[in-house]
Amino acid sequence: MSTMMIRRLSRFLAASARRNNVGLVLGDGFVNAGYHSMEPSPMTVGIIGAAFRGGQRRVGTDHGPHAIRHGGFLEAAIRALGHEIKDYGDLRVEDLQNIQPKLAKTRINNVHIIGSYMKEMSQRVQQSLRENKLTIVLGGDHSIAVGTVHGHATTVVDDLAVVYVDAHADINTPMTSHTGNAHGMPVSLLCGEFRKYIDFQLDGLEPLAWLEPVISCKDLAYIGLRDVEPWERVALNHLGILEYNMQSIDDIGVKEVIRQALMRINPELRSHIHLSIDVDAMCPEFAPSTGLPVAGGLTLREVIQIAEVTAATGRLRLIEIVELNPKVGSSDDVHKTVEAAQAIILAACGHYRGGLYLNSTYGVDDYSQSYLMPLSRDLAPKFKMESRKFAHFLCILVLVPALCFAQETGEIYTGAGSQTQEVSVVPVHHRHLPAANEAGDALKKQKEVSQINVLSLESNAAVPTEPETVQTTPSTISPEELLARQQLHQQKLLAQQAAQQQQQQQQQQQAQPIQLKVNENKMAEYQRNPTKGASDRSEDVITDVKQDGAGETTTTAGVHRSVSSSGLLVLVGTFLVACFH
Ligand SMILES: NC(=[NH2+])NCCC[C@H](N)C(=O)O
Repeated sequence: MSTMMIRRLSRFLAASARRNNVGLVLGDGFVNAGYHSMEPSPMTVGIIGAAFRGGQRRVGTDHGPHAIRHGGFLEAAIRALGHEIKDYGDLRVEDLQNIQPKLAKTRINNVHIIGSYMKEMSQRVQQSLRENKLTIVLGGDHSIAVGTVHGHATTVVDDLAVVYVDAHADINTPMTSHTGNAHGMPVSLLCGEFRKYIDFQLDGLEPLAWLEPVISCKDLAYIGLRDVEPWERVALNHLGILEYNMQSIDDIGVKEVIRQALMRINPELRSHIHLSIDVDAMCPEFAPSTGLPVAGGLTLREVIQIAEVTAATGRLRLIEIVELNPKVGSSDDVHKTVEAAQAIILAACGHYRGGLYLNSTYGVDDYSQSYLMPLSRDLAPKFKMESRKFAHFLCILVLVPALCFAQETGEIYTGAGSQTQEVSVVPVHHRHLPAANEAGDALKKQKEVSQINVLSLESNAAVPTEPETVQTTPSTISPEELLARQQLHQQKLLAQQAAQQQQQQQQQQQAQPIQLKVNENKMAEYQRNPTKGASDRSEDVITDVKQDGAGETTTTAGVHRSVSSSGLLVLVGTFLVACFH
C-alpha cells in the first residue's frame, strides 16, 4: 500500500472513528490508523462489581470494586466521555440465594461458593450485555472470568474472542493445580479442549456441573505472560494457544502485539471481544496492590494502548479488571493501582489521551463540563473563571485592610510650641483624641516639653488655635469658641513664622536647648487644606529634633493611617476590572 493511500485511509479512519467508534481495519493489509478519537460515540455502559475473593486465599480482592468506584471519579469520567451508565451494583457472596454446603474433599477450593457465584455472575453479565453496548466488570479475583466469559459467550452467536492480559496463564486444571485456587484455572474450565481432562461429576466439582465449555483455545490470545508453571507450559504448547509473553512483547512492541492478536483470533472483526485484564500483567511498579505480583511486566501505558486499540475495533463488548487487592501494600500502592485500573477502563471507553489529565484539579464537575471539547472555546471561560476568582480574592485581601486603615485617616496637629517647650496638640477629629494625648505624652517625655495642651475639635477643618492650658484631658470648649481661637492662632502663627525665621538666623551661633523642628512644608500644606489626607504614613510624634534657636516653634505630628485617594482609586479600579474581566 502506498504512503498516499495509507494517509488517505488514515484520514478516513480518523473521521469514521469519530462517527462510529470504529477506526481499525483488520484483514488484508491490517492497517491500524486513526484509532483514537477525541469524541467517542455515546453509548450505554453497564458496570458490574464482582466483589469476590473465593478463587484464592488472600482477603481483599472482594474490596476491588469498591476501591475502583470510590469517590465517583470513574463514573463521572465515563459520563464525561458522553456515555450513559447503568450500574448493576456489586455481586457479593452474601447476596447469593442458595449456597451449597461446603464439600469435605474437592480439587477446587471454595467450589461450593464458586459454583453459585459464577452462575449468578453469568446471568448479570448477560443482562448487562443485552442492555448496554459495553459492560465493565470490576473484580474480584480472576476466577470471576468463569462467570463473565460464560455469560458473554452465551449471548453471542459467533465465537467470542478473548484477549487475556495476565502474568499468569491460569490454565491449570483441578488435577494439575498445586494450590487448588480457581483463579489459576478459569481458562481450562472454560475451554472445550480441556473437557477430556476435567470431569465435573467427580472430585467434588459438582457445583460447577452447569458450566458448559463456551470457548475454544483458538479464540484466545494471551498478552503479558511471564509466570507460567511447567504443566501450563506443556498445555500452552500442546494446544498451540496464541501467546505474547513479555519476551515477544519486548521483541515486537505492544502495538504490534495487539494488532497481531486481534488479527489472529478475530480476523474479520465479526466476533465480540472480551478483554480480561489482570492488574498483575503490569509491572508491580504500576500496580503494586495485587496478590501475586511478578516483576518485569507491562507498563500502564502499554495496557492502556491494548485497551485503546481493542476499543477502536468497535467490537469490544466487555472489559474486566481483576486481582486488584486494596488490602495489599500501602495506601499509596492502592491509590496507584486503582488509578491504573481506572485509566485502563477509560481507555476502553474511548478516552483520548490528548493532553488532559483525568484527575485534573478542576474537579469532577468542571472536568465533565470541559472534557468533551478540550480545544474548544468552552474551556477558555473555565480558566478565566479561575483567574477571576483569584483576582477577587486578591482584591479582597488588599482592600479590606486598606479600608480599615483608611477609616483612621486624619492628622494630629501639634502647634504653637515655644521656647519654653509648650506645645499644643490639636486633633483634627475627636476620634483622634486618644492618639493626640499619646502624642503629647511622647513629646513631653522625649523632648522635655513641659507643657502639653490637647484640644478637642468637632470639625476637622481646623488650624490650631491659641493653646489652652489643659494638660492631658480634652477641653470642653464650644466649637464657636474653638473656631475663634483657631483664627486668632492662625494670624499669630503667620506673624510668628516670620519672626521665627529672623530669630533663628540671629541665634544660630548660640547653644540652645532642644527645640522642635518646624515641618514647614507640611504646615503650609496643612494650612492650605487641612482635610486632605496625606499620602505618606507616619506615626512620628515629631518630625525632627534639632539644636535650634530660641523662640516659638510649631511642628506637625502625624498619626496618619491613610491610603491616598489615588491609591484607593487604583485598588477599586483593579477590583472592578477583575470583576468584569
Ligand atoms: N490470575 C492469577 N493471579 N493467577 C495466579 C495463578 C497462580 C498459580 N499458577 C495457581 O494456579 O495457583
